[in-house]
Amino acid sequence: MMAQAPVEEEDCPELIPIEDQDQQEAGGKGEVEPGHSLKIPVTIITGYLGAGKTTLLNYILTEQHSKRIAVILNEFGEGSALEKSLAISQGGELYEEWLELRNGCLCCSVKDNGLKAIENLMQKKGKFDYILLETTGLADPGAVASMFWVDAELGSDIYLDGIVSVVDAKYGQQHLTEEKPDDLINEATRQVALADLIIINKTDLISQEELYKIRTTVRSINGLAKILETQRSRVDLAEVLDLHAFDSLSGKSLQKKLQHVQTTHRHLDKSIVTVTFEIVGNTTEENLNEFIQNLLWERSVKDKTGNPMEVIRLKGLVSIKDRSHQVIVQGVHELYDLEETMVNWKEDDERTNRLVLIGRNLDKDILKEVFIATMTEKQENS
Ligand SMILES: Nc1nc2c(ncn2[C@@H]2O[C@H](COP(=O)(O)OP(=O)(O)OP(=O)(O)O)[C@@H](O)[C@H]2O)c(=O)[nH]1
Repeated sequence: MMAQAPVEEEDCPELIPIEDQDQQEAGGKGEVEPGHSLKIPVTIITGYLGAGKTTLLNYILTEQHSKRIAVILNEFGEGSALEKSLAISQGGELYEEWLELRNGCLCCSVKDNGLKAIENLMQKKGKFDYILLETTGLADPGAVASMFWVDAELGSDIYLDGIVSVVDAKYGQQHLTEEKPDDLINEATRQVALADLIIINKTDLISQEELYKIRTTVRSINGLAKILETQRSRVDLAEVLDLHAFDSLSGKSLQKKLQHVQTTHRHLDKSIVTVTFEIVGNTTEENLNEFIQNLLWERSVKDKTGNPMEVIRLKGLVSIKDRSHQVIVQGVHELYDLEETMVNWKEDDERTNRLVLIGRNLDKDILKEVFIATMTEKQENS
């Protein structure tokens, strides 16, 4: 899969080995297998059409910083992304090749979802230590995020660091409350629901009251993500990069974070909400898998009116019987993963399972009941 046109091989610049120290600074995952370099983080930038994704990427590409970032711009959307990236590239020529910019960043514009560009980029390993991938305004970032879990070969070189969603302060309210025919979830809402960081951009165009309103709507959908407010997508890079939203490094901070997440409330009848719950005790891996699979795969967990619960994002810290370390649960749509953290349960710690779910038709009490039922079921029998 990584094999690419051998003709260009000769033109390829010599690979520069990545120093360990660089990696530490870049917040790399730190998993070094013999003969392998460290994994490169990928941040997915999503957001509705015109929200300010390209503005954010261009800001990062032109700003002076010490990071060597590779940016993949998606040219969907009347070519606006392309036009702006061309403004940065010299000469205004179309390019699909990787372009090296003055501040050490690499940039490439693609037509598809960026997977090919990443494969292509990996041939330049050593020239960058971070990847930013912009999805098209109408894309479901969950599908892109899933690629990193499903594609084992890709997963050995890179890891998903986080999903950043840019929301248009002026039109976001409209995008997020728009009801879709056939009971579908609209893209804007899905993008906010999946995000680990939400940037409410274009705050110059709205009043304080409007800002409060959009912030409340965003929070009502996603109770977990951090929210930033910007003009021209100007953010501190440290707030966007190295979120470690999906890996076990987040173990300790996740525990603190999950304690403060609140269940949110609907702003529309069929809207997306965040539900949190905590159940004291131990579960087993088998029982936990059953709970998650019933929820995500079988769709057999239903709300009071008989509608299946629909989970877009799932996060949790759980206690597995006979395991001394805390375990993280991560889910995006129907994909999920259990990963042991570095954090030990202490002797006098109360063993608990804390879960956060973002989705539709979620009922906290029913979820708790089902979790408890699955948790005790097979332990009692064994
Ligand atoms: N007033 C105002 N305009 C902004 C701001 N940020 C971006 N814009 C403008 O909004 C328009 C859309 O910005 P883009 O960055 O292209 O948005 P995008 O999300 O990449 O758009 P698509 O690629 O079409 O999905 C551009 O004309 C920007 O100049 C802001 O903070 N305030």
